[in-house]
Amino acid sequence: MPSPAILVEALSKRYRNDAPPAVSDLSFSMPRGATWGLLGGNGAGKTTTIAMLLGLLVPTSGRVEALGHDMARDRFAALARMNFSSPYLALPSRLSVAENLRVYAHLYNVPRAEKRIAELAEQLQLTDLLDRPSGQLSAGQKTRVALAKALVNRPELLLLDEPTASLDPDTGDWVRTWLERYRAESGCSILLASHNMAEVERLCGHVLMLKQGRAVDQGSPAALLQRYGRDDLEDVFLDIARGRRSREEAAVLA
Ligand SMILES: Nc1ncnc2c1ncn2[C@@H]1O[C@H](COP(=O)(O)OP(=O)(O)OP(=O)(O)O)[C@@H](O)[C@H]1O
Repeated sequence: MPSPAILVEALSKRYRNDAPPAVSDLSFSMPRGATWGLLGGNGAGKTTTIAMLLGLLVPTSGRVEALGHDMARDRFAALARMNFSSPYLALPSRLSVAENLRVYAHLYNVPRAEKRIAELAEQLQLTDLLDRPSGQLSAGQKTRVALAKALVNRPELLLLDEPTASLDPDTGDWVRTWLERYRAESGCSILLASHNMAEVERLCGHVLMLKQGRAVDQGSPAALLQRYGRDDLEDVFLDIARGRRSREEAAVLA
């Protein structure tokens, strides 16, 4: 059995001693080839979790393994095989799209970088934008560039923080369709944080619900719908966010 794509054990992060932890005692094991959704309201701890998975933030306690590498000891071996996109990552605005992608290709030591960039540009409809300064792109165009950056090293594990935030429905759908195809072709594992329930229902086989830094429920979208007696994942999200019980819990307490 290969090691999981992500293994998280009792992970916690406390930014300040006088505030509650941003992430608290989080444990999960995401298998290779899976797509999981990280859901939770604003401030639930999704970005903090992703930053710890990438080794950008040092956990207060607990441990993370990515693709079998312990992030505390063997971070660079893991990072070479993974990548991410985040709305918080702004590419240098005066560099052209091609220049930005070349910087990342160089950082990841991508062989035949120009060929890889041309290939991604074609797949993500960026060819006409390669010479444009990155700062002059629309939100939809920036998202496609961010995806090209995230895929430049052909990652086996992809972490996506709100990959379709601020996109119009048509562009959002295009990105989701593209991600589905990429996943099928590459077999890569994906963890995505999103506020878009339809997106999570469509892309994710398993959902981890975070609330105040803790995993409060998890399961496939279908299992969660059934557990909360709902037709729509958005209602499940609201039930959890507002502290309503699942049908099973309610039955036990009745
Ligand atoms: N650098 C920081 N210093 C102190 N507190 C922080 C820092 N970054 C995040 N926090 C706090 O940690 C908690 C979790 O924040 P985080 O950004 O991980 O949540 P999130 O689920 O990604 O939220 P959103 O959906 O709004 O992006 C919040 O209470 C936030 O205020």
